Amino acid sequence: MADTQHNLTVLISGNGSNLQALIDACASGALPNTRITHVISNRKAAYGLERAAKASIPTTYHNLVPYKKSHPDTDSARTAYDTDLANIILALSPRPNLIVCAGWMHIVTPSFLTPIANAGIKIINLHPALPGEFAGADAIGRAWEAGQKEGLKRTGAMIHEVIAEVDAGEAIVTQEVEIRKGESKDELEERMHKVEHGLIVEGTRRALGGLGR
Ligand SMILES: Nc1nc2c(c(=O)[nH]1)N[C@@H](CNc1ccc(C(=O)N[C@@H](CCC(=O)O)C(=O)O)cc1)CN2
Ligand SMILES: O=CNCC(=O)N[C@@H]1O[C@H](COP(=O)(O)O)[C@@H](O)[C@H]1O
Repeated sequence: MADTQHNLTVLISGNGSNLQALIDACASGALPNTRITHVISNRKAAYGLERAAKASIPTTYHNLVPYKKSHPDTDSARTAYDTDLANIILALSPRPNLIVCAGWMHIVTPSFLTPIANAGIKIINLHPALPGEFAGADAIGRAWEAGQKEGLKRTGAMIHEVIAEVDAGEAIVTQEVEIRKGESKDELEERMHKVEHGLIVEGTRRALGGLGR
């Protein structure tokens, strides 16, 4: 059977080390028949935009500020922003089979989720905590705190489906990460990132539903 080509759109907000892991996995064949066809950032200064450019991947900068300026309230600004984000992705040719949130620090609403779901495109997210734990921003920092103050022994990371409720979608793959007594937050963060870089490739592989043979 002819191998089907998998097209990814990756959403980022920052450094893009997880984007880089995906770029490298596509290049090395770890993700066969898979390419990142577009990268979208909501932060202009995101280094991940440079990583994409270096890999000749088209990028789009899509920021919420102009919407806040041209709308009477935050809700209508976010609705318009999310609607346009969906339209940007749906206008891509080829369209993605999968959208990967890799450090995408914007909570998407049904204005984005519904048109994307209707187009049959799945969305996954990398969350640096285990299912049901530390949902939201700064999960690593909160886990480190719990390790130092409450003796939490482990945290972890997961790739999960993106639904309206934040970081509550079904887990696709998880990996535990031990918390070492007395370690600095940076040390935990470093170990977490290494786990993430493997998990984001494995989670993408599984979300693509077993790659073209
Ligand atoms: N629907 C929905 N949207 C999502 C996720 C989800 O599973 N569901 N997973 C996301 C990653 N997780 C988060 C969780 C919380 C925040 C967060 O708290 N953001 C603040 C602002 C943060 C910032 O702008 O720096 C906000 O109000 O948007 C951002 C990403 C991406 N967006
Ligand atoms: O899901 C919850 N919030 C999202 C979140 O906190 N994502 C985290 O942002 C980092 C991105 O790193 P980069 O890939 O830019 O180097 C990475 O640690 C992700 O786990």
